[in-house]
Amino acid sequence: MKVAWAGSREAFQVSDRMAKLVANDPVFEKFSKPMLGRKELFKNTLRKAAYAWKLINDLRLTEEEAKWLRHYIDEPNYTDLHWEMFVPAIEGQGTKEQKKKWLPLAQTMQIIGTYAQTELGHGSNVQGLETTATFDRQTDEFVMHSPTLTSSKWWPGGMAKVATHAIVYARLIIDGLFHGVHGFIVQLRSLEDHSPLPGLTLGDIGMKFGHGTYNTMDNGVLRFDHVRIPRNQMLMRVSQVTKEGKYAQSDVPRQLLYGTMVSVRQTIVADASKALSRAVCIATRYSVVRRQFGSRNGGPETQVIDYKTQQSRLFPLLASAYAFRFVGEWLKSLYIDVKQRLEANDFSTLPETHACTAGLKALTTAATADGIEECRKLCGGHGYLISSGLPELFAFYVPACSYEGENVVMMLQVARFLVKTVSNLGYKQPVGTAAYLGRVTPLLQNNCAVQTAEDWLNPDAILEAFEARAARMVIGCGERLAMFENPEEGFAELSIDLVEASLAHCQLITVSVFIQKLNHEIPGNGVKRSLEVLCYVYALFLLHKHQGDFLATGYLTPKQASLANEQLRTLYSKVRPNAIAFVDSFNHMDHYLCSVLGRYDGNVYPKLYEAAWKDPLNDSDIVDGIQQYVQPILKQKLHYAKL
Ligand SMILES: CCCCCCCCCCCCCCC/C=C/C(=O)SCCNC(=O)CCNC(=O)[C@H](O)C(C)(C)COP(=O)(O)OP(=O)(O)OC[C@H]1O[C@@H](n2cnc3c(N)ncnc32)[C@H](O)[C@@H]1OP(=O)(O)O
Ligand SMILES: Cc1cc2nc3c(=O)[nH]c(=O)nc-3n(C[C@H](O)[C@H](O)[C@H](O)COP(=O)(O)OP(=O)(O)OC[C@H]3O[C@@H](n4cnc5c(N)ncnc54)[C@H](O)[C@@H]3O)c2cc1C
Repeated sequence: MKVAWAGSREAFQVSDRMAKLVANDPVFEKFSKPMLGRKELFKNTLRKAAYAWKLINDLRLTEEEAKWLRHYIDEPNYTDLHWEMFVPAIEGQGTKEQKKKWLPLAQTMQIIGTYAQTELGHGSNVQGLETTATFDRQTDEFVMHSPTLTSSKWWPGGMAKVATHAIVYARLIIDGLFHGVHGFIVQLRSLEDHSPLPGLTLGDIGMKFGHGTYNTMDNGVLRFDHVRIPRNQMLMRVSQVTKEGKYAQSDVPRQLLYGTMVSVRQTIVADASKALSRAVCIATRYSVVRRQFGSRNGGPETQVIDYKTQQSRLFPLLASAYAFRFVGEWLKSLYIDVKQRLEANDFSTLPETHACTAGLKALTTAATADGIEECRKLCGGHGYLISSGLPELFAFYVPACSYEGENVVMMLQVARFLVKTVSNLGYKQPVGTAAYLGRVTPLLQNNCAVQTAEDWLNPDAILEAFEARAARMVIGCGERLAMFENPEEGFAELSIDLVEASLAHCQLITVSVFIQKLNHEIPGNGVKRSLEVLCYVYALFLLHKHQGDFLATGYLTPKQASLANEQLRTLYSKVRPNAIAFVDSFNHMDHYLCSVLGRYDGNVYPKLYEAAWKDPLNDSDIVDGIQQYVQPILKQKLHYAKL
């Protein structure tokens, strides 16, 4: 199962080796993080990032190993932006010459970069950005400027204190004409003494949600006061500006300017299963240790995992972790394929890839953030302790619903893709993840054939139900949209239904990828049978949760929906015997989990007790403030004694 989770034996070995490397090195200790103030926290992160870079070089780690190393260090920092956004932006949007100049510097970290797109006034609406890059023909330069307060760059990670360079997105202006938003490589700091370059105002935007998690990152604010950069620092793969000031667009579609976001959204989907599996591992192990009620004849009480209600909240999350792991793996292969095509100037699969990355990013991050919080509740009161590992994990994870494309905004992008696909149905056969929309007639006409609860243990029945629900919702939106004279007005008016249809489409992708995975790639029959159970749990849980959609579209009868639910409950008892094995297969080490409740050895209570005594408040019996503020109250003569 560990191999199935990791994707291959080699992938397992690489991640396992890196997990152990981090766990066994005292530099990467992280239990004390919540006690540190902001400055100490930040410095501590800088120290770890520097040490990690040394390890990467000394041990000659591969790119894959370096990624896992950074992952297990488990602290957001400037290197995330450098490797996940700055480097890919140059790779995807730079010309050959630009790549030749900038990539070696970035890949050896002689420069450190960030991705400065979002502004105080605009994040989602990229075309609404206000920073300007005005071409000056006399000097062959662009003048970068922040004309308003709302044009201040706001949020870029690593920018406040570390990054020496940034890809800055700004409106290109030539001779007073606006040519849309483009990316520019801008140096922010001196490579000698690290001070901000003249004309730049740089700072940190302030503390964020949670304590020891995202506050390790220096998210920054940046303002330009007529800062000049050479013309060749505009990323020019998509469009070019000549030294005469001529603006030209190559054959490459403009959307490639958004390519870095496609790349990171793919990574975010791949990472959702890491965060969710981490929470599920903690909650499952603790649910086996924790006992409440049900003692008979003085025997032990019931393990809380044996309560049906606990199972109905926990096991769908366990199944979702596996579903997200497999859909992340699948999306990665789709992305690798599109990347190769883009390099060869084949842009045909970009719209579908954009829709998949945007939609799956929204689906997986929302479910993961909610899932982590549910796991916290599944651990009862102890889940609220920082030492459970869950509050900090939630605080760290939840911004994924907003960054890299706010989730609703992303679902609306999926909706645009689906509406376009449907309106082209007469003359263009949909392919890939939208292929089912090419079979609308049977999907709209045929109804579900299930007659017993066992009938739901059939991948074809499940797949058809999800296809029919998505097709009916998408086609329904398409028909209603056609009634509007102005399509944009119609889109805005129907946006709630469109987001729901997009979710149905994305859930269909996750379910069908899970089924596909079972059909082709599972080593060993025992593993396959166990994963089949999780696959059914995932699909039938979604069916139960969204049964309103399935019923309203008329594909299912209420009886068939309740048979699905009956089957789901039966499946929980099949998950129970393997629950611990399922979470052990994630191969999460205690260091990574950073949770007293999720310890591998189950030794929860002594360790909880021990952890409590490490709190600084327990350094002494009488702490600072008691004599000054509490004793006087205790010793005062009460005026209101009679009351
Ligand atoms: C325990 C472990 C857990 C680990 C979790 C962490 C993971 C670690 C990952 C790496 C670390 C990274 C840290 C995160 C740091 C965060 C960084 C950021 O947030 S950077 C900023 C991100 N900003 C956004 O995402 C902005 C969102 N907005 C947009 O993308 C666009 O403005 C828009 C798509 C919403 C609208 O675009 P616009 O041009 O205004 O309008 P249209 O809708 O008309 O689009 C035109 C046309 O283009 C197509 N399109 C849009 N986007 C893309 C794209 N990316 N690729 C391809 N095509 C695209 C769109 O569909 C339209 O097509 P058309 O055919 O014309 O209909
Ligand atoms: C931790 C973190 C790290 C970040 N790192 C970076 C970084 O490194 N670089 C960078 O450039 N940016 C970064 N960002 C910024 C991030 O990309 C934006 O916050 C994100 O894109 C969302 O945009 P917004 O803040 O403008 O949200 P808004 O768009 O203002 O969203 C507010 C609300 O409006 C709704 N809404 C917006 N538009 C529509 C619409 N068309 N239809 C319906 N509803 C709509 C949204 O659904 C949401 O509910 C980071 C953000 C965070 C939280």
